[in-house]
Amino acid sequence: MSGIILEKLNVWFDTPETRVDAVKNVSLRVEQGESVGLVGESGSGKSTILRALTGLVPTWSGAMEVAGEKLGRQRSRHFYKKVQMVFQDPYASLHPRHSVDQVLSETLRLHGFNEIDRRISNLLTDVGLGPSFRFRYPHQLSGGQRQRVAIARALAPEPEILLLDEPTSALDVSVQAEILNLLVDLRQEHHLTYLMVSHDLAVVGHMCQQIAVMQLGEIVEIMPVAEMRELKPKHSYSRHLLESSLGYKRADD
Ligand SMILES: Nc1ncnc2c1ncn2[C@@H]1O[C@H](COP(=O)(O)OP(=O)(O)OP(=O)(O)O)[C@@H](O)[C@H]1O
Repeated sequence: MSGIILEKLNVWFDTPETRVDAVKNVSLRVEQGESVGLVGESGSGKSTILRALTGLVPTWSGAMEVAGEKLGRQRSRHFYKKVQMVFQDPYASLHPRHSVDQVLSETLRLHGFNEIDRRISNLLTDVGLGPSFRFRYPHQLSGGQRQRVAIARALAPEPEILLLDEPTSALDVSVQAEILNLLVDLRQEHHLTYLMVSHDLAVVGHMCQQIAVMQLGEIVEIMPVAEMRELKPKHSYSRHLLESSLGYKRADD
């Protein structure tokens, strides 16, 4: 299995005052080629799971396996090629003084690729920008275009897995759907596996096959998106999330 397996994952933060148990006993499988959405209210532990996967949190227990590799304290070079992350805010994730060319060529060189020109041109085409954007700087791009560059950078190492942390929530509503559609197309074309954090059930419904609902650090329900669409969540908190997103309460509840 070369997707993602989490077994009884606990993540905690020791602060001077107290210990915060951010993720509690979470088990989750994302099969290769599948797209799973993690939803839940602010502070429920969604981003902490992505950060634990990428090795950004030292204090965890349980087991994590990604792209066929059991994860320890350190992440291997292989891991950073196979697993890439797309962040919420393309303004913060691109260096303001690095052109699109620099961003992509540095990533490609770091991962040992040659034929840099051809690869940059293909990456820009893949994300719907085209070669004319190659020598632009972030301030010469719209928010949606910047996020396309960030996605091109994530695709550059030819990863198997993308970890997506609210990839459209910083964008204008008008461009959110374009970026979501791009991510849907790229998953098919590049046979990618997605684990995506989102506040927005509509976004997860569009992008994902499975949805994992988090509350206070725990996964309280994992269901196929089709069940969510048919308003069939079993856990009361999942129903609450769904009802708030739909803006109504079912008469038979
Ligand atoms: N570095 C840290 N030190 C201490 N506590 C932390 C740290 N990072 C996160 N937390 C706490 O861990 C819990 C989970 O946070 P996390 O960011 O994973 O939630 P989230 O579900 O992604 O929220 P949001 O949707 O607002 O991003 C929160 O209580 C948060 O305050």
